[in-house]
Amino acid sequence: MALTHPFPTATVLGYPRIGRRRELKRAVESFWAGRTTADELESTALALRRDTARHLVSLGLDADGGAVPGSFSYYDQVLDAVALLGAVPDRFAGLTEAGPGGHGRLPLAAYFAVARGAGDAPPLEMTKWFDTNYHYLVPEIGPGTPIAFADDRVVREFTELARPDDGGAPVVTRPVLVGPVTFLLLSKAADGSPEGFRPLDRLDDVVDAYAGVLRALAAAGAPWVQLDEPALVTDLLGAGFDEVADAVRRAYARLATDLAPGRDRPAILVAAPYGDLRGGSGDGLALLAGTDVEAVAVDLVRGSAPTGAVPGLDSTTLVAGVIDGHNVWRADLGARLADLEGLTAAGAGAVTVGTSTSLLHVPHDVADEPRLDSALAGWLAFADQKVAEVVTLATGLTQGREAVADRLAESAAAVRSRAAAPGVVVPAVRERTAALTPEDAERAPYARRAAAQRERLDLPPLPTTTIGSFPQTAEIRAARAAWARGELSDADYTAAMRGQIAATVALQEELGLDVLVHGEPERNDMVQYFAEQLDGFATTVNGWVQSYGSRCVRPPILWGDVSRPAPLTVSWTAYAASLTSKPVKGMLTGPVTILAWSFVRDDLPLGETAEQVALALRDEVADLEASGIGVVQVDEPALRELLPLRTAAHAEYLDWSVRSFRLATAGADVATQVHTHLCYSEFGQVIGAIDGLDADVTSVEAARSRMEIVPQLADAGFGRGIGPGVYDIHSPRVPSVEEVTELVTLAAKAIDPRLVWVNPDCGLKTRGPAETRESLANLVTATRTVRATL
Ligand code: MET
Ligand SMILES: [Zn+2]
Repeated sequence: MALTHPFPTATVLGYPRIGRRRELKRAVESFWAGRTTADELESTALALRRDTARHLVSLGLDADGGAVPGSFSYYDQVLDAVALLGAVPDRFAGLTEAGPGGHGRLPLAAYFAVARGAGDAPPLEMTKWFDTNYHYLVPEIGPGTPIAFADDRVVREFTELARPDDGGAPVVTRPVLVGPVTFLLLSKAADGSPEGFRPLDRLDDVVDAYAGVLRALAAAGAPWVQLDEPALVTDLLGAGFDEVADAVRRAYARLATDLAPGRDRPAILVAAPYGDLRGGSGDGLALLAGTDVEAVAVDLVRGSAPTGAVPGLDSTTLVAGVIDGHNVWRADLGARLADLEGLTAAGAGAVTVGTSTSLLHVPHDVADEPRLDSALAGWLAFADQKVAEVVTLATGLTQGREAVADRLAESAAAVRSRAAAPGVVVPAVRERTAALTPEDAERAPYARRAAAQRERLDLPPLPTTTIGSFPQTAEIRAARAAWARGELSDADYTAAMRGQIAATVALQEELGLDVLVHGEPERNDMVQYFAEQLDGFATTVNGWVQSYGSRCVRPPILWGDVSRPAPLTVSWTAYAASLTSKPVKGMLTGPVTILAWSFVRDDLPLGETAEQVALALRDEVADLEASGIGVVQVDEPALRELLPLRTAAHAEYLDWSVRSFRLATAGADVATQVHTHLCYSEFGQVIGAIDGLDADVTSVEAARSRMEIVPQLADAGFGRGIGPGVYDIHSPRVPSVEEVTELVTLAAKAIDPRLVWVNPDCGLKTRGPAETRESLANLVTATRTVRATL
């Protein structure tokens, strides 16, 4: 197929859209608060898109030909596809207005209403995007959901940059859309859909609408469009390879074959980020090569490079994702260039350079980190550095190594300096993990532990507790901010936090809870708090990445061997315990969750890093015990999140993740009660692992699914303490006594009531003090009612 526009030699699959100083977050939130109008928000966003596109050109991407991705979103790219298609659930239908062709288009306020809820209409559900900590909104598709080319925002955004009216330089971008197959595989069947209906049944309608979008983009002059199809790299979306392959063939026959490139549509890049296109039960690369799309982007960080000729690839450009879009390390450019050179074996029509994923998952710029250790800074590449790396590799590939010799040398020097730097490999840490034996991960049998704990703790049936955090009030946040600015002394800060702890302990005693907590007032974040105190981690100042909507996080950077220079939590917990005769539960974040919410090192297997973190926590557990604490909770909310996208990799992951939890906790005395807590998910795939953690008590999110997890655990033979959440902490609504009574009764019927604990779904840090008090009071009253019937 003759191409008018060859694919650019260097590109990235997407770029952060929140702005270097979170300008978009601020603009969106001030629109939500009614302080600015939709027009003002639109003009801030336009300015941001222009700055971003021109900035990418200044970093070396071509200004024309579609090298710069058009990957902006006000909230979420999956929601954008919902808006593009007008595929709005009935409960929001009243908010749409007529768009092109008279289809229902969402004005900005309505777009945000779908994301955040409006009045009685709950928002779309939110869930994690592949194996990242980014959350997307789950489309609801039924047989009657409207699907058409309803909103031409993507076309307008292209035109605004290609033909700018601000007198600035034009940039011909490459619009980025979620691909039709992935869109439907990420959707759930709308409520009321007939038995057996699956969103993928609507593929032809979605593809028709996309055909309309592609025509409009071609008419506007877009040389390339990018359709993201990461559904091709996962086994976790409930469709087998053959079904996905069939959908891909149908979709791209219609989009790529039936529409004439250059006339009816732009040239098409299909991107398959986040994993191995060739790691499932079929070869996704051969599948895509067999379609008429002009280019395919593969993730060569997570995925494997083809070792021989791929049929059909000779007429396709292979966009080799050799720069990691999902982590922050500077690449070894010489090695990556060798990888690119090795790709000739695949027999692609052309090979160009890209990132493995969108750069959405990394911060903007290492140069923006004034407080980072300068050696560490030299080993890192955030989004801007990664763009430069891609450009360097493309130059090396097209002009030869000599053309970039100095940059290859610099990169090699950075890699060498990192490997040899103090703290990266700490012999004492390595010796300790090397000496571990299987017994280090084993506790005494549960029956013995349970007896010893019964005697020590003397708890009533259906013991009540909370998950750890109490409301993070404005007062607490203000104290921490003042302390960080140096305006509050260490002593005054400690006194302020102790005051909070005392109030929280008093509240729990007054309410009559059985196992108390200190309330976690001193924690900014359940991972960052630990990362700030452990050796081997660094934290950033401006390293924000989007978590969902306007919510951003600053993941710590785990760069070296991990150890614990001093106790992390003991003084706070011991202080709480000194105020009450009831048991106080110590609170730790587990190794898997600490890794999941940090940037992890790429020079050590994750399982080994997890062991190091686990041993640091094990020492903390010992120190808590030594200070008299008899209950310790190790939270693992991210256990499910790190589950590999390919089922073939599950066993190995579950093995090291479960082992790291056990290493953290197995040093505990038989009479010390070990709790764990999990939330955020369908636990189906990790039920066995939950059992494998061997915790004495496991609390899980369950209120919204009405205790669904309890029979699942019972069926799996789970025989230790279980606290299914009876109160949904994601909403300010106070659960009634009747409601909680019903849920507790349900749990006590599904499983031996002697195993049942009563607790909320998760921590209370985002809740207000008044609703927290009322909800917990109802929880205790309901528990007493059920206890009386036992
Ligand atoms: C996301 S799980 C949170 C657990 C933590 N202990 C808390 O209560 O906040
Ligand atoms: Zn939780």
